[in-house]
Amino acid sequence: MDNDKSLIHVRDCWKSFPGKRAGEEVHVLERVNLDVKAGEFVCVVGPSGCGKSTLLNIIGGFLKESQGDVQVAGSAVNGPDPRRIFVFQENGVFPWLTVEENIGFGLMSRPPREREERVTHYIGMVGLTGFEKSYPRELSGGMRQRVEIARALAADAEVLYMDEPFGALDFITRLKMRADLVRIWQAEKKTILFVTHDIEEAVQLADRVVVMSRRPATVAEEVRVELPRPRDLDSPGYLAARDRIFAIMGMDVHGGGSGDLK
Ligand SMILES: Nc1ncnc2c1ncn2[C@@H]1O[C@H](COP(=O)(O)OP(=O)(O)OP(=O)(O)O)[C@@H](O)[C@H]1O
Repeated sequence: MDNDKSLIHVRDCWKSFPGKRAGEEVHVLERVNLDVKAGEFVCVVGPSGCGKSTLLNIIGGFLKESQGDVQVAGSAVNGPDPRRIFVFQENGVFPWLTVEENIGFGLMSRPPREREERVTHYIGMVGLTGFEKSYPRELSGGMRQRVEIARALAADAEVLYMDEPFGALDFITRLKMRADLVRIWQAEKKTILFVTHDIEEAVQLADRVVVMSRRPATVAEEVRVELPRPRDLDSPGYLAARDRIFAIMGMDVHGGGSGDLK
């Protein structure tokens, strides 16, 4: 994929952190290359601690690369940008605001009528109609994640950076959230860069799965998942993609792997 067509463009990205001892460095990323096209859904998987979040934070502008070229929409990343929103595992919603106030938070500069319409639209899209006046503490974990997703969508973010957004949810809620996210992504055509340690989640969601190596991490391989959505988790194509990623990670799924790399 060439730079002209990619919204996110990472070339030869290196990242080190200072180690515990003076002069020591912890090498986390080594020559990482990644391109994501507008509208693509890309998942990044890799062993625990390999540097997935570090890479996402560099692309999102929260960390600076040690070396390399990191661009989004044709410009070097120099800090966080309100057009590109993070959705984390932990609740990022404001506990003192209601659902509708949380979702409308980034829309204060818009005329009240438009703000109201957008909030109502996205509350409906994430299935929270009837909970407009509820506070986060009155909602389940899955519902709070829906509020966060709706907030990002209402603010018209062009890119969603998602770091294990469903990691804290129970299994059934996670499955439901994945299905909902795919439906929302198909309706909204946003670009999504999604970090997970769960290979099955990645294959269920992504157009392309970027598999990272152990630390210092680089991109070991990319696996394109060309399967119709919603995906049939028993289909030969799904199982083949999943097993391919396990093999790249040096794991044998038939020898008892769980799909979870932690
Ligand atoms: N600010 C920092 N200072 C020093 N080391 C750091 C810092 N941030 C991350 N690291 C180290 O960088 C490595 C990669 O961390 P990162 O959180 O990016 O990995 P990850 O692949 O997202 O992990 P996980 O799958 O467990 O969430 C880890 O060894 C971590 O300890």
